Amino acid sequence: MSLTVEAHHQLGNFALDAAFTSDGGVTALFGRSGSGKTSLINIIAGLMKPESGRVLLDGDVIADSERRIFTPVHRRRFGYVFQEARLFPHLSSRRNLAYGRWFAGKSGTGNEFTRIVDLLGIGHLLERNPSALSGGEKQRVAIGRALLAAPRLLLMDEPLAALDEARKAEILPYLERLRDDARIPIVYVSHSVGEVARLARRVVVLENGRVTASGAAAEVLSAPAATLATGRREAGVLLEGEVEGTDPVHELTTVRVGRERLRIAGVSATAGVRLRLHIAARDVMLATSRPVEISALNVLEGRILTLTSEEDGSVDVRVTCGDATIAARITRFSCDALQLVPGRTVYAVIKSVAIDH
Ligand SMILES: Nc1ncnc2c1ncn2[C@@H]1O[C@H](COP(=O)(O)OP(=O)(O)OP(=O)(O)O)[C@@H](O)[C@H]1O
Repeated sequence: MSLTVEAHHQLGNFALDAAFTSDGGVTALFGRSGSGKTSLINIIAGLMKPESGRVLLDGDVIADSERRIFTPVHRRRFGYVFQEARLFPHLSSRRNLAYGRWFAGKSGTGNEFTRIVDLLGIGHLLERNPSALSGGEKQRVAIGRALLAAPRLLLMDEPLAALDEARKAEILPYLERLRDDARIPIVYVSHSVGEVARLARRVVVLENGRVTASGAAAEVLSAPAATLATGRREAGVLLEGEVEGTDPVHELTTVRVGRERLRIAGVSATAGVRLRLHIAARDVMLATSRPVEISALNVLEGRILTLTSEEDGSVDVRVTCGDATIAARITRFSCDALQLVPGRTVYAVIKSVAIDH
């Protein structure tokens, strides 16, 4: 699969001038409110015609302003899932799903229906109308409807934004299955680091209508420059690791990240499963000698790589621990008091419960 998107478009005072490519999996368009994510996804969908630009999918020219090619929305065969489910309120889930299948013509076979219903765990909801579904359930039906139209590409614009944390947690595993089992390329708009960290293979960061970073998720989200898009609160690093095992008594899972091991809470994953861990810089403490008798379970020895002073009196400290880099945000006061300088040995202290996975 290969997707190429180039778009230039003026919207009032806002100029969108963005380009990216994807080779499958989930590509996240990530950025703050107003950065142009929805505009870009609307251009891919064909809901908006850019002043100039191109959309190519697997060599097919879907749109090309120079060649005056513009495939209308309904002929693109792209699925679109919005923030709110937008189901037909007077139709049962089954009939909402059937609508998607009808769109696909003959390709929506009975087998496909069963497979997608199973994938999204919505078998027990089929006879209910949307008014009798929770937000998360509605969204699963909406995703099913989009999938049954046999899309070549799935466009998801903040599909979880309207849901509370519990519903998000309920639906994320289905999105992971969609990514891994259905193998449909997905362009996923979000401004949540947690979602992007969990789902995306590639991340495209948008700021003021322009792409400021793009590449492998771990690389882009861990770069200090991502802070602008993520906001200070969520800035940190994304690490990839493998589950080694779980201590069932304490419900703690050990994850190996390079040569280091981290213990994290609240994961139900079996040994060998690969996990992404997001560690926010604000959740990491630094010590100049190894702390003892401390409740935090992860103490990693490392060396300071860089120190960057931020405008708000804090310092972003990057520490190399084995082959992982951890970011810590501490006050300038602590930085001075501990006499932190590049090359110095420090201990990064990370609470198990603070690690997002
Ligand atoms: N029709 C329009 N006319 C003028 N400006 C517009 C129009 N549509 C969007 N904009 C502006 O374009 C910018 C990008 O909007 P867009 O909806 O693409 O951002 P976004 O990143 O999806 O934001 P959010 O996360 O809040 O949904 C915003 O500043 C918005 O005000």
